[in-house]
Amino acid sequence: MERGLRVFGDPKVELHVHLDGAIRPETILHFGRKRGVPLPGSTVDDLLNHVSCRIPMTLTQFLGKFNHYMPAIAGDREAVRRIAYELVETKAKEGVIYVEVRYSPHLLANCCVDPIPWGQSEGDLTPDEVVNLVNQGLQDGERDFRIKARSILCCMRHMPSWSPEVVELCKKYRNNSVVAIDLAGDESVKMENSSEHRKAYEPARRAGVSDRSCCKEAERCGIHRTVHAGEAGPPAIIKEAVYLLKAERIGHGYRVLEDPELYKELLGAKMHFEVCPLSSYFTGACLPDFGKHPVAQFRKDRANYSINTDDPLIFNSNIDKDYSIVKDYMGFTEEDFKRVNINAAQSSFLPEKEKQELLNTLYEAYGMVPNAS
Ligand SMILES: O=c1[nH]cnc2c1ncn2[C@@H]1O[C@H](CO)[C@@H](O)[C@H]1O
Repeated sequence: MERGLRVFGDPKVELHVHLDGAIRPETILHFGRKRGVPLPGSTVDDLLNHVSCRIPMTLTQFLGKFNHYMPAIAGDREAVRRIAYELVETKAKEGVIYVEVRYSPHLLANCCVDPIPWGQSEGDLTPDEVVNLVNQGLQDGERDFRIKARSILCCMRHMPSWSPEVVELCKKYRNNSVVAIDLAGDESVKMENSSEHRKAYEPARRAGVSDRSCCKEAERCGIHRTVHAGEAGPPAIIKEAVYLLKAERIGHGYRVLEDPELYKELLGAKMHFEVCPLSSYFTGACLPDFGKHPVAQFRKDRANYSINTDDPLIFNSNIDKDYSIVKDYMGFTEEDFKRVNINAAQSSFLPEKEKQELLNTLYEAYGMVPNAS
């Protein structure tokens, strides 16, 4: 069967990919033209020159890349639905059979969101409808490309006032594609000290909610939780994610190695780390020498982790690039990839029965159970 880009490690499970960091450049150009939204380039190469990373930068600089193209997509119903659909197609071609795709509904809306993102003028696409459209795109993709896709809704570190609605949307759509909540954004910026953060926090505080109570509410309602932590931020942010925000998985988490005691605890607890090798190079989260990448240590210690793309548009990448990095620089074998994907399936946010089905599919494909026939 023709599977496009597939090289090795199939079938795969991917747990950490941002919908808005995985848009096809052609799709951005299409909607930019259609909507008359200016873009920094008019061809794929041109656009990628501005949008994709060429050399390592900081997390803050990397996050600035979204400004170049999000105005062409946000606020447009057809665009939102299409990027979700196309992501499922891409993942199917990459040999991924289960993907959890994450995004901030607020960053794709242009109505009932304060402030309206990306300098858009007010329209009528609400965060709630964004979730609906993404769900439709994912479900159409599941049907057409025969893989499973679920979503994770992101709270943003710089916009705590959006978080209560993110929790509500997770509850509302829990039986409809949405499986978890995330906290994304820039953990390297000290939010407490910024007046913008305090201002953003005000409505939530007035309503008696905080990030902490949102996480508690998520936990109380049985909403699964993952948190970006220890990518650019210190181990203390990982501690906070695990003990305060009750994260069940950690996005990135590389800097856990700076706190051996915490690392030991999390190894013991089988905490899942969503590792994104190429991303960590470009965001400056890890040293440019892949031989010294934290995932080499995770592998040695048989930690629980997965290999993911994060933002393949911005890294001009696909999942095979990430698999190649750990294979070529760290000597990952086919056996390692099997373990990585089984760990990913076990730490997925699927309901138990579906998780077991996913695991059985992997065991069978990897020749780990006797063939029934
Ligand atoms: O590697 C990352 N670390 C932290 N935040 C990120 C990363 N990649 C993307 N986003 C942020 O998550 C939002 C929702 O998808 C994106 O808009 C971006 O701001």
